[in-house]
Amino acid sequence: MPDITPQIKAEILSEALPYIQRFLDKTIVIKYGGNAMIDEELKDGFASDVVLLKLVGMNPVVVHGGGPQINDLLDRIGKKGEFIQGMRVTDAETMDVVEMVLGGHVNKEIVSLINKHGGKAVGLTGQDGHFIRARKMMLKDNMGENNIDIGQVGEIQSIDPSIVLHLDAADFIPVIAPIGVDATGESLNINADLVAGKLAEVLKAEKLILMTNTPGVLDKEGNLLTKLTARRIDELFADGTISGGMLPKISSALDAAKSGVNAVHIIDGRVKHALLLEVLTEQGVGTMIRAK
Ligand SMILES: Nc1ncnc2c1ncn2[C@@H]1O[C@H](COP(=O)(O)OP(=O)(O)O)[C@@H](O)[C@H]1O
Ligand SMILES: CC(=O)N[C@@H](CCC(=O)OP(=O)(O)O)C(=O)O
Repeated sequence: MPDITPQIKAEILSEALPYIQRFLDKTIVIKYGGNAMIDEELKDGFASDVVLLKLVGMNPVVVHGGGPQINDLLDRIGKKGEFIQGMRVTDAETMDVVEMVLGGHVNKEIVSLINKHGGKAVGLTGQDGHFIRARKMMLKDNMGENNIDIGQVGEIQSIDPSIVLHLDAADFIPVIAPIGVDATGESLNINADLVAGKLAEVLKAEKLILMTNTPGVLDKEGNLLTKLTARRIDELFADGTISGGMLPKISSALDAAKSGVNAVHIIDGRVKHALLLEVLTEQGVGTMIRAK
């Protein structure tokens, strides 16, 4: 780190004041993608940033992914992860792995890191109080004609915000794994971006921040697109610029923006303290998604 005088340090701290005032008591939904959980230092920095936001009076709500971590465990049991249109094909055995990795390992790791930094994190899946209700998702083939069955994958029907609101009010930090429950009580695997977007909508969040492993949304030449509107997103979908895991991410970001979430950002979670840069400084990092 370059030498910074105490005076400059004090000025940087003082520049955060307007942001702290603007976001006081506001809900910020943060999606922490599995691809941004690269190393211990980054994960630790993420957890300390979340605690800082809570202590200065905001309500951070964490939704995490864990796609690469699920793939690792599938590899170990000799099973290959398969995705169609950004969604994991989830048979019963894969669903067990998803519950172990998302509901167990990844969720508890984030909870314990936040707690280590002095926050009070509580881990949840949509099974808790049945707060994320879902039904089986069916995809359409390229012609839009035939259904593709991708197994135990959920499409969100409703999210009951009350557990999260109670936790926020009592100064806890909710950490949510993207697992939903259907009408029969069975668990369904849901893409974490979709959970984060819908949660931001039902909580009437001020901000939705999707942390991933690219500088933001890139055009075909690899240039960062700093602002995107619905119309431009349609073009990028149509010409194939957006693919894979970016498909559900952008759809969810756009739905959240259309439903009234003020600021929706896709940012590079591999940058140390990306969250603080996004919330507390003028530094615009990544891509901002707007309805118009
Ligand atoms: N136009 C695009 N700009 C940036 N990334 C894109 C684009 N199209 C597809 N992607 C892919 O989307 C990935 C991010 O989604 P995903 O792998 O699901 O990450 P996460 O685990 O953070 O949700 C990027 O690593 C990149 O490979
Ligand atoms: C249905 C579906 O695809 N579910 C995802 C859930 C985890 C996730 O979304 O993780 P990332 O945010 O790290 O990609 C999966 O099984 O990988």
